[in-house]
Amino acid sequence: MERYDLALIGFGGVNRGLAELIVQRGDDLAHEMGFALRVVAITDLRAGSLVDNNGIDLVPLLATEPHAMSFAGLTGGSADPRNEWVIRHVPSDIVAEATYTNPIDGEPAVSHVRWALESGKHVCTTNKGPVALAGQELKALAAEHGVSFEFEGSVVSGTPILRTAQRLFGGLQIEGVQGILNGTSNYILGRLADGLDLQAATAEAQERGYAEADPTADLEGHDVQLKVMILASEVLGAELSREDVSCEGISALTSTEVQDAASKGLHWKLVGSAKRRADGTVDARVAPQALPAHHPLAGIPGAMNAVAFDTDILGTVTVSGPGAGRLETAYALLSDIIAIHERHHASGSGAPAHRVLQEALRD
Ligand SMILES: NC(=O)C1=CN([C@@H]2O[C@H](COP(=O)(O)OP(=O)(O)OC[C@H]3O[C@@H](n4cnc5c(N)ncnc54)[C@H](O)[C@@H]3O)[C@@H](O)[C@H]2O)C=CC1
Ligand SMILES: N[C@@H](CC=O)C(=O)O
Repeated sequence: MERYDLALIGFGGVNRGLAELIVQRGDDLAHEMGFALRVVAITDLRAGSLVDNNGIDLVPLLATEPHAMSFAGLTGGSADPRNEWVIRHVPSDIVAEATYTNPIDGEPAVSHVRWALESGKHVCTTNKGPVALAGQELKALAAEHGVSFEFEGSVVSGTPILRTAQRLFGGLQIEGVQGILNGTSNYILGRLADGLDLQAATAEAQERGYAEADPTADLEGHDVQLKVMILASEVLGAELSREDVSCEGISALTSTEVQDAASKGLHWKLVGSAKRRADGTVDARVAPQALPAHHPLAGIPGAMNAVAFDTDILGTVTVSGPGAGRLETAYALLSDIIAIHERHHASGSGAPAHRVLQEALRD
Protein backbone atom coordinates (compact mmCIF):
# COMPACT_ATOMS: atom_id res chain seq x y z
CA MET A 1 0.00 0.00 0.00
CA GLU A 2 1.13 3.53 -0.74
CA ARG A 3 2.28 5.53 2.29
CA TYR A 4 2.86 9.24 2.78
CA ASP A 5 5.31 10.42 5.43
CA LEU A 6 4.35 13.78 6.88
CA ALA A 7 6.28 16.60 8.54
CA LEU A 8 4.03 18.82 10.68
CA ILE A 9 5.25 22.41 11.02
CA GLY A 10 3.50 24.03 13.97
CA PHE A 11 1.79 21.78 16.51
CA GLY A 12 -1.10 23.96 17.70
CA GLY A 13 -4.82 23.34 17.35
CA VAL A 14 -4.91 22.46 13.64
CA ASN A 15 -1.90 20.16 13.28
CA ARG A 16 -2.78 18.42 16.56
CA GLY A 17 -6.22 17.97 15.01
CA LEU A 18 -4.59 16.38 11.95
CA ALA A 19 -2.63 14.03 14.23
CA GLU A 20 -5.92 13.10 15.93
CA LEU A 21 -7.58 12.37 12.58
CA ILE A 22 -4.63 10.17 11.58
CA VAL A 23 -4.89 8.22 14.84
CA GLN A 24 -8.70 7.92 14.69
CA ARG A 25 -9.26 7.54 10.95
CA GLY A 26 -5.95 6.15 9.66
CA ASP A 27 -7.23 2.59 9.16
CA ASP A 28 -10.47 3.73 7.49
CA LEU A 29 -8.49 5.98 5.17
CA ALA A 30 -6.13 3.19 4.22
CA HIS A 31 -9.11 0.94 3.47
CA GLU A 32 -11.14 3.60 1.64
CA MET A 33 -8.46 5.59 -0.16
CA GLY A 34 -5.64 3.04 -0.49
CA PHE A 35 -2.92 4.99 1.30
CA ALA A 36 -1.45 5.12 4.80
CA LEU A 37 -0.24 8.20 6.67
CA ARG A 38 2.70 8.38 9.04
CA VAL A 39 4.12 11.43 10.85
CA VAL A 40 7.93 11.41 10.81
CA ALA A 41 8.65 14.94 12.09
CA ILE A 42 6.96 17.68 14.11
CA THR A 43 8.28 21.15 14.82
CA ASP A 44 6.82 23.86 17.01
CA LEU A 45 8.12 27.18 18.29
CA ARG A 46 7.20 26.30 21.87
CA ALA A 47 7.60 22.49 21.95
CA GLY A 48 10.77 22.16 19.82
CA SER A 49 11.26 19.40 17.24
CA LEU A 50 10.75 15.66 17.18
CA VAL A 51 11.95 13.30 14.45
CA ASP A 52 11.50 9.56 14.01
CA ASN A 53 12.08 8.19 10.52
CA ASN A 54 10.09 5.09 11.50
CA GLY A 55 7.03 7.12 12.48
CA ILE A 56 6.26 9.08 15.64
CA ASP A 57 3.88 7.47 18.15
CA LEU A 58 1.21 10.18 18.21
CA VAL A 59 -0.90 8.74 21.03
CA PRO A 60 1.26 9.89 23.98
CA LEU A 61 1.74 13.29 22.36
CA LEU A 62 -2.00 13.77 22.04
CA ALA A 63 -2.45 12.73 25.67
CA THR A 64 -0.18 15.64 26.73
CA GLU A 65 -1.82 19.00 27.41
CA PRO A 66 -0.82 21.43 24.61
CA HIS A 67 0.71 23.98 27.02
CA ALA A 68 2.85 21.24 28.64
CA MET A 69 4.18 19.87 25.34
CA SER A 70 7.98 19.72 25.13
CA PHE A 71 9.95 17.51 22.75
CA ALA A 72 13.28 18.06 24.52
CA GLY A 73 14.25 14.88 26.34
CA LEU A 74 12.28 12.57 24.02
CA THR A 75 14.25 10.26 21.71
CA GLY A 76 14.76 12.26 18.48
CA GLY A 77 13.58 15.39 20.29
CA SER A 78 15.10 18.84 20.74
CA ALA A 79 14.03 22.11 22.38
CA ASP A 80 14.94 23.86 19.11
CA PRO A 81 12.23 23.84 16.38
CA ARG A 82 14.87 23.39 13.60
CA ASN A 83 12.22 24.17 10.96
CA GLU A 84 14.57 24.58 8.02
CA TRP A 85 16.58 21.45 8.76
CA VAL A 86 13.44 19.37 9.30
CA ILE A 87 11.71 20.65 6.18
CA ARG A 88 14.73 20.30 3.92
CA HIS A 89 16.52 17.25 5.29
CA VAL A 90 14.17 14.88 7.15
CA PRO A 91 12.80 12.48 4.52
CA SER A 92 9.09 13.22 4.14
CA ASP A 93 6.61 13.37 1.29
CA ILE A 94 4.23 16.07 2.49
CA VAL A 95 4.85 19.11 4.69
CA ALA A 96 1.74 20.29 6.58
CA GLU A 97 2.28 23.97 7.44
CA ALA A 98 0.05 25.24 10.27
CA THR A 99 2.02 27.92 12.07
CA TYR A 100 0.46 31.33 12.69
CA THR A 101 -0.84 33.52 9.88
CA ASN A 102 1.18 36.71 9.55
CA PRO A 103 -1.04 39.15 7.63
CA ILE A 104 1.83 41.59 6.91
CA ASP A 105 4.32 39.51 4.92
CA GLY A 106 3.29 35.89 5.54
CA GLU A 107 6.60 34.97 7.22
CA PRO A 108 7.94 32.65 8.49
CA ALA A 109 5.34 30.45 6.77
CA VAL A 110 6.26 31.66 3.27
CA SER A 111 9.82 30.43 3.87
CA HIS A 112 8.57 27.12 5.31
CA VAL A 113 6.52 26.49 2.16
CA ARG A 114 9.35 27.63 -0.14
CA TRP A 115 11.90 25.32 1.55
CA ALA A 116 9.52 22.37 1.24
CA LEU A 117 8.69 22.92 -2.44
CA GLU A 118 12.35 23.53 -3.31
CA SER A 119 13.12 20.20 -1.61
CA GLY A 120 10.62 18.41 -3.85
CA LYS A 121 8.01 17.92 -1.11
CA HIS A 122 4.27 18.45 -1.47
CA VAL A 123 2.77 21.11 0.80
CA CYS A 124 -0.65 21.43 2.38
CA THR A 125 -1.41 24.45 4.50
CA THR A 126 -4.21 26.24 6.31
CA ASN A 127 -2.02 29.32 6.66
CA LYS A 128 -3.45 32.25 4.73
CA GLY A 129 -0.21 34.25 4.65
CA PRO A 130 1.74 32.25 2.03
CA VAL A 131 -1.32 31.77 -0.18
CA ALA A 132 -2.53 35.38 -0.18
CA LEU A 133 0.86 37.11 -0.14
CA ALA A 134 3.13 34.77 -2.15
CA GLY A 135 0.69 32.42 -3.88
CA GLN A 136 1.87 33.02 -7.44
CA GLU A 137 5.54 32.47 -6.60
CA LEU A 138 4.80 29.33 -4.58
CA LYS A 139 2.52 27.82 -7.24
CA ALA A 140 5.25 28.37 -9.84
CA LEU A 141 7.81 26.78 -7.52
CA ALA A 142 5.53 23.75 -6.99
CA ALA A 143 5.08 23.36 -10.77
CA GLU A 144 8.85 23.67 -11.33
CA HIS A 145 9.50 20.85 -8.84
CA GLY A 146 6.57 18.64 -9.93
CA VAL A 147 4.86 18.74 -6.54
CA SER A 148 1.53 20.03 -5.21
CA PHE A 149 0.77 23.15 -3.19
CA GLU A 150 -2.68 22.69 -1.61
CA PHE A 151 -4.47 25.21 0.61
CA GLU A 152 -8.19 24.42 0.86
CA GLY A 153 -8.29 25.33 4.57
CA SER A 154 -7.02 28.85 3.95
CA VAL A 155 -10.60 29.90 3.12
CA VAL A 156 -13.59 28.72 5.22
CA SER A 157 -11.72 25.99 7.12
CA GLY A 158 -12.73 22.43 6.13
CA THR A 159 -15.70 23.55 4.02
CA PRO A 160 -14.54 22.90 0.43
CA ILE A 161 -15.12 26.35 -1.05
CA LEU A 162 -12.07 26.49 -3.33
CA ARG A 163 -12.49 22.97 -4.73
CA THR A 164 -16.21 23.54 -5.23
CA ALA A 165 -15.47 26.63 -7.31
CA GLN A 166 -12.63 25.02 -9.24
CA ARG A 167 -14.13 21.59 -9.90
CA LEU A 168 -17.90 22.06 -9.96
CA PHE A 169 -18.45 25.43 -11.64
CA GLY A 170 -17.06 24.48 -15.05
CA GLY A 171 -18.80 26.36 -17.90
CA LEU A 172 -20.05 29.13 -15.59
CA GLN A 173 -18.81 32.70 -15.57
CA ILE A 174 -18.29 33.88 -12.00
CA GLU A 175 -18.73 37.63 -11.77
CA GLY A 176 -18.16 38.02 -8.07
CA VAL A 177 -18.11 36.48 -4.62
CA GLN A 178 -19.24 37.74 -1.25
CA GLY A 179 -19.11 35.92 2.00
CA ILE A 180 -18.86 35.64 5.72
CA LEU A 181 -15.26 34.50 5.81
CA ASN A 182 -14.26 34.70 9.46
CA GLY A 183 -15.65 32.33 12.08
CA THR A 184 -14.40 34.34 15.07
CA SER A 185 -16.04 37.63 14.11
CA ASN A 186 -19.30 35.90 13.18
CA TYR A 187 -19.30 34.08 16.50
CA ILE A 188 -18.56 37.35 18.34
CA LEU A 189 -21.37 39.22 16.53
CA GLY A 190 -23.77 36.46 17.60
CA ARG A 191 -22.64 36.77 21.22
CA LEU A 192 -22.91 40.61 21.10
CA ALA A 193 -26.52 40.04 20.01
CA ASP A 194 -26.90 37.86 23.15
CA GLY A 195 -25.71 40.80 25.28
CA LEU A 196 -22.02 39.92 25.86
CA ASP A 197 -19.36 42.60 25.48
CA LEU A 198 -16.58 42.40 22.88
CA GLN A 199 -13.90 41.28 25.32
CA ALA A 200 -15.95 38.41 26.78
CA ALA A 201 -17.13 37.28 23.35
CA THR A 202 -13.54 37.32 22.01
CA ALA A 203 -12.34 35.26 24.98
CA GLU A 204 -15.00 32.64 24.18
CA ALA A 205 -13.93 32.48 20.52
CA GLN A 206 -10.30 32.01 21.65
CA GLU A 207 -11.33 29.27 24.06
CA ARG A 208 -13.11 27.44 21.25
CA GLY A 209 -10.00 27.51 19.01
CA TYR A 210 -11.53 29.83 16.35
CA ALA A 211 -9.39 32.93 16.85
CA GLU A 212 -5.97 33.76 15.44
CA ALA A 213 -2.99 33.74 17.84
CA ASP A 214 -3.48 37.55 17.80
CA PRO A 215 -7.26 38.08 17.48
CA THR A 216 -6.71 41.61 16.16
CA ALA A 217 -6.66 40.06 12.69
CA ASP A 218 -10.15 38.62 13.29
CA LEU A 219 -11.57 41.80 14.82
CA GLU A 220 -10.08 44.32 12.38
CA GLY A 221 -10.85 42.36 9.20
CA HIS A 222 -7.24 41.57 8.20
CA ASP A 223 -7.95 37.84 8.18
CA VAL A 224 -10.90 38.38 5.81
CA GLN A 225 -8.75 40.70 3.67
CA LEU A 226 -6.34 37.80 3.03
CA LYS A 227 -9.24 35.44 2.26
CA VAL A 228 -10.73 37.93 -0.22
CA MET A 229 -7.31 38.08 -1.94
CA ILE A 230 -7.24 34.27 -2.16
CA LEU A 231 -10.82 34.07 -3.51
CA ALA A 232 -10.13 36.86 -6.04
CA SER A 233 -7.13 34.93 -7.32
CA GLU A 234 -8.68 31.45 -7.33
CA VAL A 235 -12.18 32.35 -8.52
CA LEU A 236 -11.79 35.58 -10.54
CA GLY A 237 -8.16 35.19 -11.65
CA ALA A 238 -7.31 38.62 -10.15
CA GLU A 239 -4.04 39.07 -8.26
CA LEU A 240 -4.68 41.69 -5.57
CA SER A 241 -2.44 43.21 -2.93
CA ARG A 242 -3.66 44.08 0.56
CA GLU A 243 -3.86 47.73 -0.48
CA ASP A 244 -6.37 46.75 -3.19
CA VAL A 245 -8.83 45.43 -0.58
CA SER A 246 -10.37 48.16 1.59
CA CYS A 247 -10.75 46.88 5.13
CA GLU A 248 -12.86 47.70 8.17
CA GLY A 249 -13.47 45.29 11.04
CA ILE A 250 -16.09 44.84 13.78
CA SER A 251 -14.26 46.26 16.79
CA ALA A 252 -16.31 49.50 16.80
CA LEU A 253 -19.64 47.64 17.06
CA THR A 254 -21.24 47.41 20.50
CA SER A 255 -23.68 44.92 21.94
CA THR A 256 -26.35 47.69 22.08
CA GLU A 257 -25.96 48.49 18.36
CA VAL A 258 -26.15 44.83 17.40
CA GLN A 259 -29.23 44.28 19.58
CA ASP A 260 -30.94 47.46 18.26
CA ALA A 261 -30.37 46.29 14.68
CA ALA A 262 -31.75 42.84 15.53
CA SER A 263 -34.94 44.42 16.91
CA LYS A 264 -35.42 45.97 13.43
CA GLY A 265 -34.79 42.65 11.64
CA LEU A 266 -31.20 43.51 10.67
CA HIS A 267 -28.19 41.23 11.28
CA TRP A 268 -24.68 42.70 11.55
CA LYS A 269 -22.21 40.56 9.58
CA LEU A 270 -18.59 41.06 8.54
CA VAL A 271 -18.75 40.71 4.77
CA GLY A 272 -15.80 40.22 2.41
CA SER A 273 -16.40 40.63 -1.31
CA ALA A 274 -14.68 40.76 -4.69
CA LYS A 275 -16.69 41.76 -7.76
CA ARG A 276 -15.65 42.23 -11.34
CA ARG A 277 -16.38 45.74 -12.67
CA ALA A 278 -17.50 46.42 -16.24
CA ASP A 279 -13.92 47.40 -17.20
CA GLY A 280 -12.60 44.00 -15.98
CA THR A 281 -10.94 45.32 -12.81
CA VAL A 282 -12.06 43.96 -9.43
CA ASP A 283 -13.66 45.87 -6.57
CA ALA A 284 -12.66 44.17 -3.31
CA ARG A 285 -13.60 45.12 0.23
CA VAL A 286 -14.14 43.99 3.81
CA ALA A 287 -16.72 45.80 5.96
CA PRO A 288 -19.44 45.13 8.53
CA GLN A 289 -22.95 45.31 7.05
CA ALA A 290 -26.41 45.22 8.68
CA LEU A 291 -28.12 42.67 6.42
CA PRO A 292 -31.89 42.24 6.09
CA ALA A 293 -33.23 38.84 7.16
CA HIS A 294 -33.86 37.70 3.55
CA HIS A 295 -30.18 38.17 2.53
CA PRO A 296 -28.47 34.77 1.90
CA LEU A 297 -25.74 35.62 4.45
CA ALA A 298 -27.98 37.05 7.19
CA GLY A 299 -28.83 33.79 8.95
CA ILE A 300 -25.33 32.26 9.11
CA PRO A 301 -24.80 31.56 12.85
CA GLY A 302 -21.84 31.15 15.21
CA ALA A 303 -18.53 30.15 13.62
CA MET A 304 -20.24 29.08 10.41
CA ASN A 305 -19.18 30.84 7.20
CA ALA A 306 -20.78 31.11 3.77
CA VAL A 307 -19.73 32.20 0.31
CA ALA A 308 -22.24 33.41 -2.29
CA PHE A 309 -20.94 33.08 -5.87
CA ASP A 310 -22.56 35.31 -8.52
CA THR A 311 -22.75 33.19 -11.66
CA ASP A 312 -24.07 34.05 -15.13
CA ILE A 313 -26.33 31.03 -15.64
CA LEU A 314 -27.33 29.94 -12.12
CA GLY A 315 -27.53 33.35 -10.49
CA THR A 316 -26.32 33.23 -6.87
CA VAL A 317 -25.02 29.91 -5.55
CA THR A 318 -24.29 29.93 -1.81
CA VAL A 319 -22.11 27.35 -0.04
CA SER A 320 -21.97 27.33 3.75
CA GLY A 321 -20.24 25.30 6.45
CA PRO A 322 -17.83 25.56 9.39
CA GLY A 323 -15.46 28.52 9.03
CA ALA A 324 -13.17 27.74 11.97
CA GLY A 325 -12.36 25.05 14.50
CA ARG A 326 -9.43 22.74 15.14
CA LEU A 327 -10.78 19.47 13.75
CA GLU A 328 -12.82 21.13 11.02
CA THR A 329 -9.67 22.83 9.77
CA ALA A 330 -7.56 19.69 10.20
CA TYR A 331 -10.03 18.02 7.85
CA ALA A 332 -9.02 20.61 5.22
CA LEU A 333 -5.44 19.31 5.48
CA LEU A 334 -6.70 15.76 5.11
CA SER A 335 -8.70 16.77 2.02
CA ASP A 336 -5.52 18.36 0.63
CA ILE A 337 -3.61 15.11 1.22
CA ILE A 338 -6.34 13.19 -0.61
CA ALA A 339 -6.09 15.70 -3.48
CA ILE A 340 -2.31 15.23 -3.60
CA HIS A 341 -2.76 11.46 -3.70
CA GLU A 342 -5.37 11.67 -6.47
CA ARG A 343 -3.43 14.18 -8.60
CA HIS A 344 -0.15 12.30 -8.46
CA HIS A 345 -1.86 9.02 -9.14
CA ALA A 346 -3.77 10.44 -12.09
CA SER A 347 -0.53 11.86 -13.51
CA GLY A 348 1.24 8.55 -12.84
CA SER A 349 4.03 10.36 -11.00
CA GLY A 350 3.24 8.78 -7.58
CA ALA A 351 5.54 9.80 -4.76
CA PRO A 352 7.71 12.87 -5.28
CA ALA A 353 11.07 12.41 -6.99
CA HIS A 354 13.15 12.63 -3.79
CA ARG A 355 11.16 9.75 -2.26
CA VAL A 356 11.49 7.59 -5.38
CA LEU A 357 15.23 8.21 -5.20
CA GLN A 358 15.40 7.33 -1.49
CA GLU A 359 13.49 4.10 -2.08
CA ALA A 360 15.68 3.19 -5.04
CA LEU A 361 18.75 3.73 -2.84
CA ARG A 362 17.23 1.59 -0.06
CA ASP A 363 16.43 -1.34 -2.42
N1 LIG B 1 -8.02 27.40 14.05
C1 LIG B 1 -8.80 27.59 12.99
O1 LIG B 1 -10.04 27.52 13.08
C2 LIG B 1 -8.20 27.89 11.67
C3 LIG B 1 -6.86 28.18 11.55
N2 LIG B 1 -6.33 28.47 10.32
C4 LIG B 1 -4.92 28.78 10.20
O2 LIG B 1 -4.17 27.60 10.52
C5 LIG B 1 -2.95 27.95 11.16
C6 LIG B 1 -2.84 27.21 12.49
O3 LIG B 1 -3.95 27.56 13.28
P1 LIG B 1 -4.06 27.01 14.79
O4 LIG B 1 -3.51 25.66 14.86
O5 LIG B 1 -5.44 27.28 15.22
O6 LIG B 1 -3.10 28.02 15.51
P2 LIG B 1 -2.36 27.78 16.93
O7 LIG B 1 -1.96 29.15 17.39
O8 LIG B 1 -3.17 26.91 17.81
O9 LIG B 1 -1.06 26.95 16.51
C7 LIG B 1 0.01 27.48 15.81
C8 LIG B 1 1.23 26.77 16.31
O10 LIG B 1 2.34 27.18 15.51
C9 LIG B 1 3.45 27.33 16.37
N3 LIG B 1 4.39 28.26 15.72
C10 LIG B 1 4.31 29.59 15.59
N4 LIG B 1 5.37 30.04 14.91
C11 LIG B 1 6.14 28.99 14.62
C12 LIG B 1 7.38 28.80 13.96
N5 LIG B 1 8.06 29.83 13.46
N6 LIG B 1 7.88 27.55 13.86
C13 LIG B 1 7.24 26.48 14.37
N7 LIG B 1 6.05 26.60 15.02
C14 LIG B 1 5.52 27.83 15.13
C15 LIG B 1 2.90 27.84 17.68
O11 LIG B 1 3.78 27.53 18.76
C16 LIG B 1 1.57 27.10 17.77
O12 LIG B 1 1.70 25.88 18.51
C17 LIG B 1 -2.96 29.48 11.31
O13 LIG B 1 -2.22 30.03 10.26
C18 LIG B 1 -4.43 29.84 11.18
O14 LIG B 1 -4.62 31.11 10.63
C19 LIG B 1 -7.08 28.44 9.17
C20 LIG B 1 -8.40 28.11 9.22
C21 LIG B 1 -9.09 27.89 10.48
N1 LIG C 1 -9.43 32.94 12.89
C1 LIG C 1 -9.99 32.45 11.68
C2 LIG C 1 -9.60 31.02 11.49
C3 LIG C 1 -9.84 30.58 10.12
O1 LIG C 1 -9.27 31.09 9.15
C4 LIG C 1 -11.50 32.55 11.72
O2 LIG C 1 -12.03 32.76 12.81
O3 LIG C 1 -12.14 32.43 10.66
